[in-house]
Amino acid sequence: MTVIEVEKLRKNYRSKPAVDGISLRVERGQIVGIAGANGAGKTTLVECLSGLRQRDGGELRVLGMDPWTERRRLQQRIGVQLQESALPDALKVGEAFRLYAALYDGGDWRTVMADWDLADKQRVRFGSLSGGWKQRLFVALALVGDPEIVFLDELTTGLDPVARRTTWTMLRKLRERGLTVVLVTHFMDEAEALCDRMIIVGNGRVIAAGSPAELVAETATDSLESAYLALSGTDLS
Ligand SMILES: Nc1ncnc2c1ncn2[C@@H]1O[C@H](COP(=O)(O)OP(=O)(O)OP(=O)(O)O)[C@@H](O)[C@H]1O
Repeated sequence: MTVIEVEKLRKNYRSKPAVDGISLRVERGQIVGIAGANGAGKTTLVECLSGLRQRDGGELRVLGMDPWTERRRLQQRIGVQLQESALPDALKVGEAFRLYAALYDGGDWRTVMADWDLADKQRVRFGSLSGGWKQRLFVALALVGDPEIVFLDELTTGLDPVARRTTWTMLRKLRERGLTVVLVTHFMDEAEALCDRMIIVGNGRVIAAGSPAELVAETATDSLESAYLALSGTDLS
């Protein structure tokens, strides 16, 4: 089942295109990675998909809905990872979960909190968490409403190696339950380990799309990182 359909999406900032005609499809239960250089348009794409930004052109359907005009209804069925500075420093971890649960109709926040090892930190204030724990909290909060699709922007930035692997394992389990994950990442080892499909963007357009193995084969390289560098035209010699 197709859960995300994008056809010639365009988004400009002051007449300069950030997304310049992107088309893609995402099937249910996949982890799809979006990679590309800084400023390539990844965050803007995800913001349009999750109803946070209005597009300037093209067609967009997420779970059959228009993410902008039907964003209230859509937001009950998707999760979006917050960016740093999105929560007040004085807010306690447990309060953040309750706040999020209140935004969704229901949502088993206690289970999510325990799954992500945050139960012991319920009384800790957001501002006192280390960068890695903040990141873990943001991922967990995105899952509170039991979403069908979750959008994660730089999932494991700042996590220690063990927390990174734990996060990967958790996401694989969620995929087994049918969750669809859209993951913006700069880490090709993460993409190779997790993603069913990769979409590589450059200057607001899709440069390449396919499974990590397909991209490696297409470029006759031996790793996704090398494939990415070849596809994005980087000459390191
Ligand atoms: N709010 C904004 N106002 C004006 N220009 C913006 C805005 N947000 C992004 N841009 C510009 O749009 C382009 C795409 O930015 P975007 O943040 O989507 O890229 P990105 O691929 O997510 O980059 P990064 O990897 O650095 O996070 C860039 O040229 C950026 O400078």
